[in-house]
Amino acid sequence: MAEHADAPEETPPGAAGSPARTPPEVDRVAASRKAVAARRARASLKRDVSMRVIEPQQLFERALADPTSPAGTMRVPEFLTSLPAIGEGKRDRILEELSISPVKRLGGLGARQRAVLRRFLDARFPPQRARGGRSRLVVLAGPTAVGKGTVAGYIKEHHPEILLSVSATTRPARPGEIDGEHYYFVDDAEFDRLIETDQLLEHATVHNKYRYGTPRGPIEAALQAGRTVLLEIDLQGARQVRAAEPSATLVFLLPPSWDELVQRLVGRGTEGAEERARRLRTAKRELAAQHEFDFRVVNEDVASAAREVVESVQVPSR
Ligand SMILES: Nc1nc2c(ncn2[C@@H]2O[C@H](COP(=O)(O)OP(=O)(O)O)[C@@H](O)[C@H]2O)c(=O)[nH]1
Ligand SMILES: Nc1ncnc2c1ncn2[C@@H]1O[C@H](COP(=O)(O)OP(=O)(O)O)[C@@H](O)[C@H]1O
Repeated sequence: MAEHADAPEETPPGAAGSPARTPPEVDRVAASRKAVAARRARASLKRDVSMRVIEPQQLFERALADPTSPAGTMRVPEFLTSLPAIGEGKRDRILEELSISPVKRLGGLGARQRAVLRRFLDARFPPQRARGGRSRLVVLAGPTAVGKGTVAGYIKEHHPEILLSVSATTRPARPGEIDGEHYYFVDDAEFDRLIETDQLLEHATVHNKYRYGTPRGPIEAALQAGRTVLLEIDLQGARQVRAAEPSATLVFLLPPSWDELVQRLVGRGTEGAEERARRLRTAKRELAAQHEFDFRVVNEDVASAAREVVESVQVPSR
């Protein structure tokens, strides 16, 4: 093929004057690989938006910052159908309302179209606001394997002034886990007693299996002494804490991408395929609840995520 590249008879009709050259085979292979990679990157970004790992506005800003990026080369209709609760019918109505042609790519929108799309996104997906009057009781929640335990462990090591609450659980101890340090390992009867005597601030059955609960005493004592208290608990627990202590600061930990979350779950190697699939279904539901939280922290890098969690109590409400 390559030897014909310059042959004039290969010039397609209509390519007036431009000596259309068929690119050498290697270039075409490279180009098609690049196109496949770009499609994959766009698919992965769309997954992030539909799973709510990133906000639609974030994808849009990335597109504007770099029109040649996966976000920038995404067509507007593709973007719209990746948004939560927008199907093809709604997509077409929105395009018409915003007067944006379906062939447009996000990175190629004109100033007016950018402005109307941004207004549409802000109205439909209002940016999150931290509530005022929040206390030093910090709840850290987030989907399975996002790194809650890792970030909480980092905070425990680097911030001895912060109390990391130790939960009670009916789950058996894993090798290396110490009673009273990682959890208070109790049986069902003891867990019932803790509930009946009102010793738990919240409690829940997690992953349909074992019961977990937050002992109330140590938290109240630490808060009274002016310390920050960190609870690393699941979504049901976070909701109960908010109901019991509305001033609690709620932080939702996010993965950098959905693909990375799956990688972390697989990489941790503590669950089989069936359990992993079940946890990922739960993760999708949990991600959909992130607007109930005051802050979203992306766990890209453990130290930075830990810093953001620690600083959340100091952030004034907006
Ligand atoms: N509601 C509630 N959830 C908890 C509590 N302690 C731990 N959890 C959650 O229970 C889940 C399972 O924890 P664990 O048994 O350590 O397993 P792993 O985190 O999946 O390795 C995690 O999502 C924790 O956030 C608690 O006191 N209350
Ligand atoms: N920022 C990070 N970057 C890369 N891997 C991480 C990060 N944070 C945690 N991990 C890894 O991800 C896996 C899940 O973390 P873990 O703390 O057990 O999650 P969770 O407590 O939310 O279920 C672990 O293998 C952990 O080492």
